[in-house]
Amino acid sequence: MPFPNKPTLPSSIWGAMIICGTVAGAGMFTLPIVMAGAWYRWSVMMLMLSGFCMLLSGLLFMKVSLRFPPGAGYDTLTQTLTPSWWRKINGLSISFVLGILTYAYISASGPVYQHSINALGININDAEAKGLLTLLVASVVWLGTQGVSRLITLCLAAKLLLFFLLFGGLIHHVDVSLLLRPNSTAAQNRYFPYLLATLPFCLASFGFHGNITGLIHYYQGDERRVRHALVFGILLALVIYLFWLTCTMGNIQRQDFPTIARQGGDIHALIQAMHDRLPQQSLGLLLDIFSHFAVICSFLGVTVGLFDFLADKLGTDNSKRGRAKTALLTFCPPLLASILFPQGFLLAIGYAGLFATIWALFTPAFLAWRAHQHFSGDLPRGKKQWAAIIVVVLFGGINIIAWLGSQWHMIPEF
Ligand SMILES: N[C@@H](Cc1ccccc1)C(=O)O
Repeated sequence: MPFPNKPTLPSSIWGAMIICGTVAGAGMFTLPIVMAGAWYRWSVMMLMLSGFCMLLSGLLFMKVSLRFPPGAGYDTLTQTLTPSWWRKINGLSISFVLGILTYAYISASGPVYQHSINALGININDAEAKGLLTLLVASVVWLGTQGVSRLITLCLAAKLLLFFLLFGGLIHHVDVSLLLRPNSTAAQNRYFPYLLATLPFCLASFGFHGNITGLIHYYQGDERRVRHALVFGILLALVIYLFWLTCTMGNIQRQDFPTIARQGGDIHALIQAMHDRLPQQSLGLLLDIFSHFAVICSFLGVTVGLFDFLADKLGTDNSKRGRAKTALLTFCPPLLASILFPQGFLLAIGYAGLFATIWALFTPAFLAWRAHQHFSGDLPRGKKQWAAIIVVVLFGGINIIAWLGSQWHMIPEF
C-alpha cells in the first residue's frame, strides 16, 4: 500500500545494520560447537545455504507485507490470508521461540556477567547475576520503545566495532591446518554425517523475521530499500559468521569441542577455551566485552518483540502498571527456567530453530501463496515465486527431519 509522502529516506545501510543486529546474536555462539562434527568446509556451505533460504523467506514475507497498510505484521497478515487454525499455530510458535530465546540469552550471558562482576571484586553467584541482568534489560524494556531502540543502536555499533577489532587480532592466530585437516585418526575423519544435525542451529542463527514489518515502516514502504537492507544485512551476518567460524575452529582443536558442549555449550565455556589459546591479555578482554554486547543486543531486540506480542495478545494497556505486568510475564518465566535449568542453552537454540521453521519459513511461503490468489486472482504465478516457495518449504521440511533425527538419535552426534 503506498505511503502518502516520502521525504528523504534513511540509507539501506541502517536497515542492514538493524537486520544484522538481530541475526547475529546468541545463535552465533552455538555454531562452532554444533558444527565441530561437520567441521569447517561443510559448515561454510551449510551456512551459505541457510542464509540464502532464510533471506528468500524474508523477501517473500516482505512482498506480501507491502500489499498491506503500514504496520501490518504477522498477526494481521495471517488473519487476512490464512485459516484461523494456522494463525493460532503461527502465534504460538512466535511466542514460544521468543520465550525460549529469552531463556537462552539469560542462561548464556549469566555466567559471562558473573565472571566479569567477580573480576571487579564483587562476589555474586550465578542466579544473582542472571537476576541482575534480567532486571536491567526488563527496566529498559518497561521504560519504552524510544530508549530501547537507542540502546539497541548503541549496542549494535559497539558490537560491530568490537567484532572487527577482535577478529582482526584473532585471525593472526588461526591455524589453517587445523581448519582443513583437523585430526588424524580414521574414526574421527568423518565429517559429512554430522552435517544435518547443524541445520536447526543455522536456521535459528539466521532468524530475523519479526523485524521485517518494522523495517518496512522505517523505509515507508520503499521496496527497493527494504530489499537491499535485507540482502546486505544477511550478507553482513554471513561474513561475521564465517569470520567467527574461522577464528574459533582455527584456534580450538576439533576434539575439544564435545567438552565445551557438555558444559552446556554456553558462551562462557567457549570463550574460556579461546582464552587458553590467546597469548595477549588484551585480546581476551576484547573477547569478553564483545560477548557482552553481542548478547545484550539480541536480548533487547527479542524481548521487545515478545513484550509487544504479549501486550497485543493480552490487551494490557500502555500505562506504567500495564507495562509492568507485561514485563513480568515476559521476563519472569524465562529467568526462573534459567535458574532452575542452567545448562539448557544449546538445547534451547535447537528448539528455537525447530519452532522458527513455522513462522520464519512456512508462514511466509503460505502467505505468498495465498496473497497471489487474494490479490491477483487468475493471473499466472511467476516462475520465480514458484521456485522461492518450493525452496523455502523444502528447506523447512528438511530442518524438521534433521531436528527429529538428532532428537531420536537417528543421525550421528559428534
Ligand atoms: N538470530 C537470533 C535468534 C532469532 C531467531 C529467530 C528470530 C529472531 C531472532 C540469534 O542468533 O540470536
